[in-house]
Amino acid sequence: MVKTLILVRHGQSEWNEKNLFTGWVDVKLSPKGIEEAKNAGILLKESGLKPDILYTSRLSRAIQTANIALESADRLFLDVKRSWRLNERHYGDLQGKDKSEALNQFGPELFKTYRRSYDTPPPPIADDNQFSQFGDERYNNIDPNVLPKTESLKLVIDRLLPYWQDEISSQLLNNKTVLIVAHGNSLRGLYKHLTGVSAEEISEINIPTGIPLVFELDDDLKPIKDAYYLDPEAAAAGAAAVAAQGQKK
Ligand SMILES: O=C(O)[C@@H](CO)OP(=O)(O)O
Repeated sequence: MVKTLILVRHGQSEWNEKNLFTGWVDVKLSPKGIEEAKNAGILLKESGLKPDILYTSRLSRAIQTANIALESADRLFLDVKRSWRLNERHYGDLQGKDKSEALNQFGPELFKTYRRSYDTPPPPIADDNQFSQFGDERYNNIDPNVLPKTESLKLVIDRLLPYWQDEISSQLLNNKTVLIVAHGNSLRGLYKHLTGVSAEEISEINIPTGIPLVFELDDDLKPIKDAYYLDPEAAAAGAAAVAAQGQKK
């Protein structure tokens, strides 16, 4: 039996709108992001896909998106599980920095390396940086030694996979339709794991906000065909806009 996995990147956040590196900083959705989240739910409903269980990160923008989308899809009753392992990539010392200023400061090559290389993390964030998550109560029950202070995409995949394997996979193997509402880079990490694309290929893949991406998986949780967006045209435009971030102004 085909297993269905639906990935949704949260709607536009206040910091996406301001063109700031966000990572683990807990910003809210912008008004446009709220509309995108509603639209994600409408797309889901129109597609006839019926998620049985919801997973989100611990960050408000993903939780808000999931709540709004499930309301417009008329599926607020779902069971929900949340994990820091689905959080956005920790952006280290770049958190809170303007992407255009960073592009000017680092130059295009290092800027892209920090944003999209597979295994080069930005410099770590200091505990006393105003955008550090040091002491954030939402991570109180997690061993401080495993909480990141910066991450590459590879490190994101390393912390995401235990949750995928121990928790999410078993729902899919029980033929539950799974909805994950998370972040651009945590979803890129999962995409790389599921599709097996190379480190080079994943650096060119950007996930747009608020458009459901559907995987159909076999019994080994391998895709039986290419994943597809429920609104492909909007997804292509959204992905191009993400790729171009930093170049604006
Ligand atoms: O700032 C961030 O946390 C991410 C996602 O918004 O940005 P980028 O697309 O540059 O990895």
